[in-house]
Amino acid sequence: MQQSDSTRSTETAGVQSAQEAPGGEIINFDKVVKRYGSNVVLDELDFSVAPGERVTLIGPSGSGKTTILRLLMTLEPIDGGVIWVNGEPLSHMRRGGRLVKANEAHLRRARKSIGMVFQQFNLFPNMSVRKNVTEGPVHSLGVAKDEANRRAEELLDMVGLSDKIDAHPTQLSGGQQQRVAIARALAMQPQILLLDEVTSALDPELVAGVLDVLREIAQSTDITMLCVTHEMSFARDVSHRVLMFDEGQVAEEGSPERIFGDPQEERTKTFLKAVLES
Ligand SMILES: Nc1ncnc2c1ncn2[C@@H]1O[C@H](COP(=O)(O)OP(=O)(O)OP(=O)(O)O)[C@@H](O)[C@H]1O
Repeated sequence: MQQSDSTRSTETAGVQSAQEAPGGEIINFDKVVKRYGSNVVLDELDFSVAPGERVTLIGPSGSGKTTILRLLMTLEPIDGGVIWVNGEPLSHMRRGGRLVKANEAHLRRARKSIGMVFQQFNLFPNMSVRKNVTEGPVHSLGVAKDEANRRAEELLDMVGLSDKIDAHPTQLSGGQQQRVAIARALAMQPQILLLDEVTSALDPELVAGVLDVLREIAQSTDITMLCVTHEMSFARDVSHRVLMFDEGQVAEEGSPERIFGDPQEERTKTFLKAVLES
């Protein structure tokens, strides 16, 4: 494994001492532990994602899928191990009841490189669709207003909402709001897009439109995607790899064809059967 500059700075991150950064991976979970009280949600979890790879996380309710995305967004501290993003250690960590903060520069870079779309669209209700999409680039990335506007128009065209650019979120359906949320995440030009059950709050007739937009993004960009979904046909269409989680660890992983067509683990079979029957 190659030694990178970021390895030398792990000491200052306060998270982990002398440890090699993983090479060639955009995301790496290295023996990550996450607990809520006595509930061990992630149990020395190891997995990594290559640049441009699209990975779907499946598994029973409570197996820790959303927690993984929340940790990548640095919304929570971890209790052990290291999360690496682009070769830099990311996470805040609890150690002996003390919160050891990760290096601020690493966090800023990681936050810039990661976009997330949530189950609930979380749009700014008082801003127009256009403003929702331009706000982040203008204020966080320092993009000129004209350029941010041009890009917003392009992205809203891509998600099929050019005609709603001056509407407010309350005037949109849930599916339309979710498509704005996708455009907003992409406007920040992330390298990594995290998708957390983005269709589960939608009426069934609105699901296909959102999934079609995501299929298009998967086909037309090389963005790295980490996706939690119960939409198995979508997972089959867009993923390079499927990870089946159970009890805080990867129970099984493989290509969508293999996991859905020929699962090996009993718990994967049970989970897929339950999903198909629901
Ligand atoms: N803020 C929190 N405080 C306490 N426990 C939490 C918190 N967030 C999550 N948990 C617990 O962590 C475990 C994993 O939750 P998580 O939401 O990551 O699971 P999941 O696999 O995404 O489930 P689902 O498919 O139902 O969304 C669950 O037992 C949950 O109750």
